[in-house]
Amino acid sequence: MPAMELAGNFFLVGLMGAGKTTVGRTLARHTGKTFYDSDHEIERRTGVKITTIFDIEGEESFRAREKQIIAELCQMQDIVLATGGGAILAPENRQVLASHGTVIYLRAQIDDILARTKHDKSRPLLQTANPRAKLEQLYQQRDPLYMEIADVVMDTSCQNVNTLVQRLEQRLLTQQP
Ligand SMILES: Nc1ncnc2c1ncn2[C@@H]1O[C@H](COP(=O)(O)OP(=O)(O)O)[C@@H](O)[C@H]1O
Ligand SMILES: O=C(O)C1=C[C@@H](OP(=O)(O)O)[C@@H](O)[C@H](O)C1
Ligand SMILES: [Mg+2]
Repeated sequence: MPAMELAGNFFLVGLMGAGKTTVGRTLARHTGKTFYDSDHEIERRTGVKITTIFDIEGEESFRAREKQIIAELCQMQDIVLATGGGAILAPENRQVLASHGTVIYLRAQIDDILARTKHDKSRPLLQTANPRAKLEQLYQQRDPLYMEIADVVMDTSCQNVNTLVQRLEQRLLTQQP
């Protein structure tokens, strides 16, 4: 069965740098669904970058914006949504994601994440003296929350995004009702 026949919404969760935005965009293209990214949506609506929101308003205000956007996007049909890594912190977000689509947890190795985000300044939580320690702490805190709502857990150590998405589509086909 071609991937085009995959029904419903797909929501990607996982740590920063796991590949949610990249994999989500490719999955949407393959399945003919509309792609959204909650961070991009926040940036589009506010007209500023995520880093600026963290700098000026702080993380709490960012989380409030994120919650609003996720609640709205989850009402849509046939979308692929890449969430931000911390979206699952709010119980309301976990509930709305779990009940409106198939949740895909992209589970990445810390070493891979560090390599992928090394030169990137767009993630405020990683602008620290010790990003490895920060990622380890986030993993401890968040892995149980990702697992709580995941329908599919996907290892992302595969370095070829197209191959990764093909494997993911095979997994999703086996989940269809
Ligand atoms: N499977 C992969 N293998 C190698 N690089 C990847 C993979 N997935 C994503 N990347 C790269 O890692 C970086 C972070 O990916 P991104 O999609 O922004 O992650 P997220 O949205 O989860 O934070 C990007 O530069 C992207 O090209
Ligand atoms: O993990 C987090 O708390 C965050 C992840 C980021 O998204 P990505 O996971 O797409 O990098 C972005 O929402 C913000 O910087 C906070
Ligand atoms: Mg992203």
